[in-house]
Amino acid sequence: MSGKSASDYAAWKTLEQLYASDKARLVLKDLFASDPQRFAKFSREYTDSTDPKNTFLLDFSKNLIDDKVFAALLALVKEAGVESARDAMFAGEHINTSEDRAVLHIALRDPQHHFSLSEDGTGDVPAVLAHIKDFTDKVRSGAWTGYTGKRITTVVNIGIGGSDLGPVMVTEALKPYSQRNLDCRFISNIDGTHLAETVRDADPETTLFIIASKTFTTQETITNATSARDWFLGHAKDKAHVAKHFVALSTNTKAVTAFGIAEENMFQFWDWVGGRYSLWSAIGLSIALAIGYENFAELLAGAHAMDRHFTTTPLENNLPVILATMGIWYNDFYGAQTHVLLPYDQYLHKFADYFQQGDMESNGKFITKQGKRVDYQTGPIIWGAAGTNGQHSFYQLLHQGTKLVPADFIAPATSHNPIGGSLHHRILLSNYFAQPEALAFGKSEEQVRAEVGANASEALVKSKVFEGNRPSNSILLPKITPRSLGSLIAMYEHKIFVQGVVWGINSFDQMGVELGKVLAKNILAQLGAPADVKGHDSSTTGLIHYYQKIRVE
Ligand SMILES: O=P(O)(O)OC[C@H]1O[C@H](O)[C@H](O)[C@@H](O)[C@@H]1O
Repeated sequence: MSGKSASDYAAWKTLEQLYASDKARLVLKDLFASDPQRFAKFSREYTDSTDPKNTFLLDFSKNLIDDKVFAALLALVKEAGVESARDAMFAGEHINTSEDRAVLHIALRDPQHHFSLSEDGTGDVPAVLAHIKDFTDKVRSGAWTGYTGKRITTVVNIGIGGSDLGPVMVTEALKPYSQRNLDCRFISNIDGTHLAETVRDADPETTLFIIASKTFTTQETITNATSARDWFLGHAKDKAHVAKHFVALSTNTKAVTAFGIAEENMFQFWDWVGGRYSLWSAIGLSIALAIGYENFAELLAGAHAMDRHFTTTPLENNLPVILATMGIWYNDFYGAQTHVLLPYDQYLHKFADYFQQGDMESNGKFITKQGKRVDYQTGPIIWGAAGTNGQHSFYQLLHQGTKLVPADFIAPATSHNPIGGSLHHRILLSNYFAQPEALAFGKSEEQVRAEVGANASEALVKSKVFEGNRPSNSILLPKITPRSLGSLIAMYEHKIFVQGVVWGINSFDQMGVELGKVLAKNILAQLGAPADVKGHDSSTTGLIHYYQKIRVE
């Protein structure tokens, strides 16, 4: 870590100059026309040395770059010390400086268990994995039964943020691998509706609750867990039955046992696992229950293979590094505010939701590790939806809006559901190929005129023009499997890491979520009567008073 700000780097200044001098030249139509080798030059194949089937392609040729820009972006990564920061993370150094913690989610997915920093608990990873396997096998086989001796048919994970989004996204993504007689559900929102609707048709005799909370103090999760226990005891009556229906995933043994969950029904993890990086830990229990331990292990193995790629591949061929640099180019030089994730796979419909937390909670920060306010942009707004749905709603803006929205298109070559002899999938993929092409190359006025004829109004002609030159990455995988998904997620995790290092921020704390929590606690105590509402601005006071007037409880 150099202690410099990103904008102090020589490579940053080079990029500023290149942007100013070459922007007008960086036109995809011309760049492709002048270089028949452009695709070969700006695409990379990822290979997993332990599984040849886990190979996929990143095509970044449809970005507004040339050799000079790409070289300067890689020079920036070098100058920012990304390689030494990466090595520090893998060595277990406390790179989460504000919380004085190591960042070792990578240790959770290393099958050789190279990490044995026993003072941090990394040495205990195999034992927790064995616990997950044992429990998962018992529940899935029916050996673990509820209080009346019936097998478990419904699993309800109660957690929020990192204790929810990863398990939700992965269980959705890997549905083809799930055991169909085990229904996995999720409760996160404090809104009582989420709990009520999730347990409405559940049978307390066959429902298992997983209370997932790193801290075990999160208001939403503890309130939902307590109400779920009340719902359960309303049927089961005897507190002794809780042991068969409630397990916990946490770092906080004291709070878990105080809640009434026995220590043997607690799956441990550690403070060096960040919430938004925790699906690889005990937080992944619902994933293992849904898809089986062997598939969960494959997910971990896929992520580990990407860790190896990240640590051993030269920067110019390193997929997370390449994705990070493309993002920095638009975010910091072109002024793009957002980045859209567009998986052309229905199973990945929660992918963008997951990386909203992964990216925005990691890199949505204006203070550097040295405590200086940045004078450049940090993390982008992440959003997205599964294709082709977005094409019929927000793609209009992507194609003809006034904003630059860099996009990642992600698709599997083979579907798990080859309906109609794969007709659906071929249509889906034709859109996956067509959209980046349309964004990049657009449709010229001449083309429009030729189509609409001489009698068309000028306004109509102009409205049909696509300017093009809108950048995207395309990621093409053979199939969404536990292993390829593990690699894909880890690739994005490391992309976020690289960007955080370049921007000089701490990607592993989340101070920005605290203020709202404190204010809400204070307001909760004032909701009773108008006279209790004190210490707020007139808007907040007025809103609370109006609520007190109209509520019916
Ligand atoms: O797992 P928990 O301790 O319950 O935390 C759940 C979530 O809440 C916090 O407010 C953080 O912003 C998230 O990073 C975290 O994942």
